[in-house]
Formats: sequence, C-alpha cells, structure tokens
Amino acid sequence: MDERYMRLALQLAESARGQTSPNPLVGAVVVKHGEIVGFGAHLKAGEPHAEVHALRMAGEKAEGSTVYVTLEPCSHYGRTPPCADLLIENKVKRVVVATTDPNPLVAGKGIEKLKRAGIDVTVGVLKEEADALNEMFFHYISTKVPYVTLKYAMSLDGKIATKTRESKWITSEEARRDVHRERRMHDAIVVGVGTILADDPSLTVRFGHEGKQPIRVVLDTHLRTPLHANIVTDRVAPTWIVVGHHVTEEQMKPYEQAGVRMIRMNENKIDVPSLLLELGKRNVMSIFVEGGAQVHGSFLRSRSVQQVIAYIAPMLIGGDEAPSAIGGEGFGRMIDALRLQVKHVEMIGPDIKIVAKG
Ligand SMILES: Nc1c(/N=C/[C@H](O)[C@H](O)[C@H](O)COP(=O)(O)O)[nH]c(=O)[nH]c1=O
Ligand SMILES: Nc1c(N[C@@H]2O[C@H](COP(=O)(O)O)[C@@H](O)[C@H]2O)[nH]c(=O)[nH]c1=O
Ligand SMILES: [Zn+2]
Repeated sequence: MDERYMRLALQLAESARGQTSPNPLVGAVVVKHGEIVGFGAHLKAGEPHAEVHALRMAGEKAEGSTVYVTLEPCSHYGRTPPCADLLIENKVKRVVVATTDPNPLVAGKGIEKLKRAGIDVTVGVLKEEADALNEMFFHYISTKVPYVTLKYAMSLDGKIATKTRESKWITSEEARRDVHRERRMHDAIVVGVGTILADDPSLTVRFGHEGKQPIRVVLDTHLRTPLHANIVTDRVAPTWIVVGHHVTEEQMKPYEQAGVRMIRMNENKIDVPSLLLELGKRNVMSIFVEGGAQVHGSFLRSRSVQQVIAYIAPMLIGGDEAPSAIGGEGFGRMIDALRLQVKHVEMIGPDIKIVAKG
C-alpha cells in the first residue's frame, strides 16, 4: 500500500518539472483511515514546500494521519519554515519518506526530529524512483556546480555538418521537437559563439513545451556575438554572455543595455570548471550544452559531463574536414576515454535517440 501512495506523490512531484530550480521536485500525500485527505507538490523555489500544501488541504484530518513524501522533510529555516516541525505540530502519526535529502542543511536531521517527537518513520519506499527524479538537484546540492548534459545531432558516421559547414537538417522535425522537451528540463542552454554565428539560433523552448524559458548562455571569449543576434534582440528568454577577462566595460555596455547579463571570467579564456563554478553561484542547477564541437570538446576534456543525449540520423556525410560531434584535443589513450552507461535508446521518427550517463 505504501508504494501506491508514494507513486502518487512522485507523480505530483514530477508535475512541477522545470519550475522548482534551484529546489528539488517534491510531492506529498496525506492518508487517513485509507482515504487520501490531502496532497501537494513543491511548485516554485521560495514558495511553500509540498508538505505545507498537503497538510493545509488535510486540515484537522492531518492529526493521526500517515504522510507520504518523496524527499526527507526539511528541518532548516530556508525561505520557508521547516516541514519536520509542521508535521509534528499537526500530530501526524506516521511519515513515509522515499529518500533522504543530501542537502547538508537537512541530511538526516529531518528524520531525526520526527523520530524524537515519537512519529513512526519509514524510509526508502520507491527510493530508486525518488533518486532519479532529483538526480540534477542531488548533483548540484552536493557539488555546487550544475549537472551537465551534452546534446548533439549527428549523421550515422558521426558528423554534425558537411565539410562546407552545412547542417540543416540532419535530424527530423520530430527529433528536433524532442530536443525542446529536453531543453525544458534544464535551467540553462549553453552554446559557443560559433553556433550563434553559424545558425543565429533562438535557443528557446517551443513546440508546445513552453514554460519557464531556460537561460541562454553563450561562451564568447572575445565577445563576437553580433548585437543583432536573435538571442540579444528577441527578449524571449534571459541571455548571458561569458567573456574573457580582457573584454572591457565599454565593449560590454551595449549588450547590457540590450538586457544581456555579462559574465567576465578572471582569465582571458573560459575554462569549464571555472565556468561551472560561476553558473553554480548563480543558482544554475543544470545545463544543456548544445555545442558546437569545440565546446563539447572542452566539457569532455574536463570530464564535466553527467549525461549525453545523442540524436543519430540514418545518413552518411563523410569527409575528413566534416566536423564530428566532439572536437577539441580529445584523449590520446583509451584508458582516458570517458566511459558512460547507455540508459535509454528509442527511435524518434527516422532517427535514433541515445541517452547515456556517467
Ligand atoms: N542541425 C541540427 C541541429 N542544430 C542545432 C544548432 O546547433 C542549434 O542548436 C539550433 O539550430 C538552434 O535552433 P533553434 O533556433 O533554437 O530552434 N540540431 C538538431 O537537433 N538537428 C539538426 O539537424
Ligand atoms: N522543496 C522541498 C524541500 N527542499 C529542501 O529545502 C531546501 C530549500 O529550502 P527553502 O529555501 O526553504 O525552500 C532545498 O535545498 C531542499 O534541501 N524540502 C521539503 O521538505 N519539501 C519540499 O517541498
Ligand atoms: Zn520543507
């Protein structure tokens, strides 16, 4: 029975996907005498937690109830009061927790508090599902740098464009729509200025997956992004441009006036670990790196890759000069190659989608 209610709590949590950053997805269900008397999900950082919504809906029925929650109830004062205290005040009889919260502020303290107050606590119901739900949050809260997804679309022979740099289109309309769904799962989309100059992309979530638009981050050491680029002028989503230390205030001014947020690194280059620290400091919990090959190469070099999403089209492009999905220096020895595990393979229209994780 516990699994049935926890599954509902997990579904509730998932419904807020893409809205809660930098907080986790959390769902809660209140059950009394075999009846659901309240439920809720955390919808937005800074707003009430899932338990608050669920207990509010339950009212007096919360007393003597069993509460199912997908993440250990918080026990600290963040932007909202601790849920563990609220559960105790509501005289809840039993709390079923799917997984503990690795946030150093919580990590086991919430469960301790509940037990000390005499509440019967069960931990680990559907733990696998609950951990998968928040893998990005867990990565971010324990490393303070964003969870990194590399995405590329390539031909069967691994090319992302022809030797004359033509790339429209390699994958099908359906595959390109699927990219928008994956974009939406991330706080930011990252591309190199090469992609801006080649494609003038909008880097927005469209095709019915609209919701909170991810931040568009351009890695542009020498500030070569044109002021008339879509991502500067369309104001559909936030745009951040990362530049080297040598770029001056007056060079950045026109971009800031156009509403672009400028991030100037401490060196005349953008190295990935420093970039990730800067993004992590600005509460970016997950990034969707869309290329090009050089950018992918720099993320691979620093082994800062948690997930790869590859779309493969059944076509052959060939040519030594045609760029492959990941450029840069690469590894000289097989032992250094980044080994992943294939988690998911599916056909999308005529194309193959492969998801692999570190
Ligand atoms: N060339 C291909 C891609 N090309 C991806 C480009 O690098 C760039 O991310 C997109 O053009 C941005 O599009 P938007 O303006 O945001 O809709 N991506 C794909 O999935 N398949 C391909 O065939
Ligand atoms: N969203 C959520 C929790 N989130 C936990 O609390 C932290 C955010 O606290 P605050 O800044 O007050 O919103 C977050 O980092 C995570 O550890 N906890 C819960 O009991 N239920 C919830 O629904
Ligand atoms: Zn809480």
